[in-house]
Amino acid sequence: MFVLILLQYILVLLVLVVAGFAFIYVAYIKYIHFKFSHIPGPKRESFIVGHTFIAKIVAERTSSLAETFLELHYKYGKVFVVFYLHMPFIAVADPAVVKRIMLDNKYLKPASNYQTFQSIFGQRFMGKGLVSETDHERWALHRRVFNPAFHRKYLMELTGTFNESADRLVKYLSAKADGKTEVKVMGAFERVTLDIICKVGFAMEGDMIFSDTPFSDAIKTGLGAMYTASSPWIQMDPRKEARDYRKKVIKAITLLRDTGVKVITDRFEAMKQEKELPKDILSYVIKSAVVEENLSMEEMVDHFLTFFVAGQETTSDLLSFVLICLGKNPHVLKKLLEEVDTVIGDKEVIEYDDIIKLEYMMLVIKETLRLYPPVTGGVRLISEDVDILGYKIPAGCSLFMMGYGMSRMEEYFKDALIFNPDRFKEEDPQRMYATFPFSLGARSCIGQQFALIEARIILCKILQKFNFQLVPDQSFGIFDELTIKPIGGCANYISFREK
Ligand code: HEM
Repeated sequence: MFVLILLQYILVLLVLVVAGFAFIYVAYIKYIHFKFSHIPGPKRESFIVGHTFIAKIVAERTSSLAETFLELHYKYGKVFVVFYLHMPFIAVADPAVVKRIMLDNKYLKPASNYQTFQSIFGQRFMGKGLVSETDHERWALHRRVFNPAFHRKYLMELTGTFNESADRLVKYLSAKADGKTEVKVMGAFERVTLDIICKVGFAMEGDMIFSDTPFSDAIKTGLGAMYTASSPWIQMDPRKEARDYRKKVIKAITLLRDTGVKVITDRFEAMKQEKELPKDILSYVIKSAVVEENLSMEEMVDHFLTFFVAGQETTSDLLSFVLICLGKNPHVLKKLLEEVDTVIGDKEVIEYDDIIKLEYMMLVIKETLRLYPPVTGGVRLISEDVDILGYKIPAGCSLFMMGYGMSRMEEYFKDALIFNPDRFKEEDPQRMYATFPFSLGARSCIGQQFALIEARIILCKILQKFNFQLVPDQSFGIFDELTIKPIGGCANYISFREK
């Protein structure tokens, strides 16, 4: 009898505790909603989930948040708020605000936005690599170590390796160049950009273009999971399918990190034995990173993975969108081909001195990055209450700078939706705060020169050899998977050029 009464008491107590927590949670959400009620924005579809369209876009991958945010801007203005669960995101489309926030180091990257970069399902992924480190001091120390290895001067010496991978891409596409096979070129670009990071970054053996390796499969799984795992539901879903998926991701990340440990340990050994080191980025940094700055193996592996994640799909997305823009604008393609034929001709090894002469190609790349920046904006944590275009933004929330959106606004770019590389002929310092594909300020892309050398060598090689004709009935819309991608995969019919 006594036990029964005790159990009843415990049950009542439990119900009260749960109800108490529920009450506090609901009161907290109400308070958050109230706190941001002065900022315009669409009506929330759900009290708990917030704006459900965000979760839907993440889950379905048939549309893009960047595009949706642009539509919201037209309805709600230059500052608006959306909620993912109880978390508010303030979107801003104003170059002056971008300049003020992105150039000020007191506004850090918000840790909450980089959680799935650091670890996925409890498994360390990119950890505290350059992209995901949110502590400014620690980040600055690591960035100092890597800066010289990504400098143009050093990369210029590695163009031979870029050429070799690009040559194998040409061989890979040649097998499909019958003029009638539909080729999703985005997949081929993903292969070559992975191959290039393997070789230029870490002199890793093995081919990533012709074969799917456990490493390349694991990279794909890891990249996909960074986006998927941001959903709390995917993290907790008890069903077998979800549990199996989590196991698969953890296994893939373990393989990637183990590979990193092996590559770095082998190089360290080679250095100790005073063997000749391969010419790559790892050789350049390993001495200062491990010996002078005392970076641990764990931190080095964080950086190893970071370069794959940050450098692979961004560059393959850029190349896919270049081909799409060229396919849709034959007059631009014609002018670019004339330049490639004149400057490069049949040259087989393309040097840095060659690519800097390709002025029109650089304009084409800049204009593509304006319309299709693979990373669609920058996000910063607001450390104190600030006034943004007349709205008081409370400390502690994330401000999202709409790079994709502003790049497409008539207010900042005349005939904004027209692909016109010539608009970049004239320098305009103000424009850089409305279109900033490599981000801005201290946390801007360390791999910008790497990507631009890589993209130009690949473009030269494929334009020397092939005609590309876009498959007409594919979707040219975009979807998000951390970076934006063409839904149709940049499908082309490829044939050999007759000169
Ligand atoms: C077209 C190609 C590329 C684009 C558009 C691009 C864009 C960006 C952007 C927007 C950021 C800032 C990310 C953030 O705010 O979290 C970034 C950072 C970074 N990118 Fe790139 N990227 C490209 C290629 C590369 C390549 C090829 C590499 C390396 C091989 C690379 C390595 C990095 C790293 C390490 C960071 C973090 C920098 C730091 O905070 O110190 N990126 N990139």
